[in-house]
Amino acid sequence: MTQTVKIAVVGASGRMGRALISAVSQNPKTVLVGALEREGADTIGVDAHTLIGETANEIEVTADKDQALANADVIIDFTAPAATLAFADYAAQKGIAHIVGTTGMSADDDTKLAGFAEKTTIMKSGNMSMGVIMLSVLVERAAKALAAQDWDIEVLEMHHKHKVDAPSGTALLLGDAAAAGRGIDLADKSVRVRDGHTGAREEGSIGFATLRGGSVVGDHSVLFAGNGESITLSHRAEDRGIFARGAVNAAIWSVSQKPGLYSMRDVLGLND
Ligand SMILES: NC(=O)c1ccc[n+]([C@@H]2O[C@H](COP(=O)([O-])OP(=O)(O)OC[C@H]3O[C@@H](n4cnc5c(N)ncnc54)[C@H](O)[C@@H]3O)[C@@H](O)[C@H]2O)c1
Ligand SMILES: O=C(O)C1=N[C@H](C(=O)O)CCC1
Repeated sequence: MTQTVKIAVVGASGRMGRALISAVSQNPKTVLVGALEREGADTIGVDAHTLIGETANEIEVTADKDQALANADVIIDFTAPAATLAFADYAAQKGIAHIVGTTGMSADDDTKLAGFAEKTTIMKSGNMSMGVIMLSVLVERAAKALAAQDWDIEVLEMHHKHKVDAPSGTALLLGDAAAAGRGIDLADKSVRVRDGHTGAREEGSIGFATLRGGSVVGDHSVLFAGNGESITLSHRAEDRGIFARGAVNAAIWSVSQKPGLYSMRDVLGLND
């Protein structure tokens, strides 16, 4: 019989932290062994399962990193860029796998993360839902198929009013998929803001548009605009459970992987 995977959730009382505690508790292959929050958070000392309306089970939210993480096989981390780099350092030193959902990380942050991945297994994805990863595969194929016909590609996203980074990690993941289909580097071709007299659209660019408001969990569309016709490929997240379940599946997968930096396509076997 395979062993139960011991999981610590960091950012435990955030929107995703609560969804993760719930997903870990619902998965028969995983158990919650730690719940970490930042110093001063008002949930410190609260039982993690009571945060999601379940019966207390003795895992208290703590700001003590060693207490929360020491017994974990895997850390699941949907927090903020600086915190994620600190957790990656800790995970690399202790040989704990690290599942990173945090978005808004810079290119420099990603380079540091790749360095930590030489010592432990890190899986990072701007979106952990099955639907978005499938959408990214379709976007890559469409971008490749339409490249010769010179269709313009635009990525549109909308999220709740509390979101602090833009474009979303998902929009960038979809932009990367489109760029891969085109055989180009997104960093060289992306247009992330338009304002004022911008001039005509640069041929071959990939544009981004960001909307924020209300409680929207996450809407993404990739538009392929041709001459006299257009195609839109879309995904709508209705519940944060889709991201949390994807992260928990990635955590189960991660314990049998060698050190390295992986993506959700690796978890789903789409790179084999
Ligand atoms: N990859 C995905 O599938 C996916 C899905 C949803 C959200 N996200 C990303 O996850 C991140 C969190 O989103 P959210 O909506 O849950 O935000 P949130 O603000 O509700 O939660 C973040 C939590 O992290 C905690 N935190 C910050 N620094 C910490 C530290 N040093 N130690 C411990 N805890 C710390 C905060 O106190 C907060 O409770 C964002 O970057 C978001 O874009 C990714
Ligand atoms: O709520 C958020 O924040 C989300 N972040 C991810 C992103 O940046 O794409 C995934 C969707 C929800």
